[in-house]
Amino acid sequence: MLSQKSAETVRATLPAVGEAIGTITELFYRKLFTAHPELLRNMFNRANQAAGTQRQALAGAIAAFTTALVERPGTRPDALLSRIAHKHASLGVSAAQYPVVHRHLSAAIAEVLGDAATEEVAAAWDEVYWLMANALIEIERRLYAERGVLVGGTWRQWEVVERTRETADVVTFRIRPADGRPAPAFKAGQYVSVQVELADGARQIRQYSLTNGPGATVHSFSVKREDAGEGPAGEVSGHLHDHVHEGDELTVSAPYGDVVLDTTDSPLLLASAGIGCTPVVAMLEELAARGHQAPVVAVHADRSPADHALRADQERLVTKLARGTAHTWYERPEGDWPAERTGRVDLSGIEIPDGVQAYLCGPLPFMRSVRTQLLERGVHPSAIHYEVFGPDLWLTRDDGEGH
Ligand SMILES: NC(=O)C1=CN([C@@H]2O[C@H](COP(=O)(O)OP(=O)(O)OC[C@H]3O[C@@H](n4cnc5c(N)ncnc54)[C@H](O)[C@@H]3O)[C@@H](O)[C@H]2O)C=CC1
Repeated sequence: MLSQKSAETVRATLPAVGEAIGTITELFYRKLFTAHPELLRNMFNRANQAAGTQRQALAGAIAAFTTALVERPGTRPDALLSRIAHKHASLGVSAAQYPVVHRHLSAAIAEVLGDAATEEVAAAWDEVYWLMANALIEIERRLYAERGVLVGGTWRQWEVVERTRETADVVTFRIRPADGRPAPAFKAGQYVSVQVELADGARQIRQYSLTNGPGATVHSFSVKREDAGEGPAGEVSGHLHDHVHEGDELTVSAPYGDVVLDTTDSPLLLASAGIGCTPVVAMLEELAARGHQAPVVAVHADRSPADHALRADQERLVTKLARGTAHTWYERPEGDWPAERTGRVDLSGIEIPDGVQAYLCGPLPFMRSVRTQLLERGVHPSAIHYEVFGPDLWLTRDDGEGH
């Protein structure tokens, strides 16, 4: 809980900090990586740093957390932090790293605010930082404990037992623990971090959703190659495609992620686009395995049938469900594909069951479009869950829509 005195100061300075938050986060990362270059090489996603998206995501998270704090000073907005804590846990973030971040973040705030950063203002924002940091430390400690992960024990070696080409751009890796111990349990929708050593010696980390069923002893994940386009080529996806084969070892974290199915038998809508199909395939596996009885509407959008990874798995699993239906849209279909399923997702002709819980995974504009359509159809915002691969830009100030 934020103290009365600090709440007033934070409320008074929030507009100024909010206005300058982009500059503050940019300066913060510059200071952090000057002092600790190893963090940029081996923990942070350097492509997201170069693109500025990590900075935007941090700014969005700080703004959302602080706004929630001053609007409801009596409660700590933990729900906002769960997604970040899961990502941190998959990266092996430790409690000892929070004072380091604090040092550089408060220096950045002081430098950007200049004379406005009085002792009182600095103390109030310190309080905000430690409320946020301690909440994250607490959730991360619980996540590590639940998985039996000791400090420094985030990474395990896994062996690639099979590599399958799904489409021209997507490859699936099936992996099992190299030490022969069991694969950790996970919930459908969760991801693992994969750490690889690149040609320049940097150890970069990316997250991939697991696609296998919950009880499997071998885990699977699918990787879409990201060629250079608007942004640079994906360093880790390219490395996995070019250099990792059957029999090789991979360094992989325990599974994390807070976008998971609840255990009730509610009606579901699972909407995916492109490589966003991966967590949905795991969810369909779980629903089929547990004999889910309520309706499940599986919606998928892709560029073309040839680009549609894991299509056979999606189709097979939907037919296993008691009341599963599948609806697919292609922007560039083949053969006599129906006109009403050509282009992007249009839910107007789809029956949405009462009491539906919706899970969205795909490019951000896709998720925004589906969310808007669901809200128009009367689905409550609290029943719409989404998974973001990469920095969560849904919370950024430019969003205009919020979560
Ligand atoms: N949940 C997440 O955060 C995910 C993020 N991504 C990100 O998106 C990028 C592209 O993923 P790809 O598989 O290459 O997807 P893609 O670019 O092939 O798009 C897949 C489909 O998404 C739909 N879509 C795209 N833009 C849309 C829009 N403005 N409105 C409505 N529908 C739209 C279209 O039907 C399209 O065929 C990836 O590089 C990844 O970074 C991808 C999957 C999941």
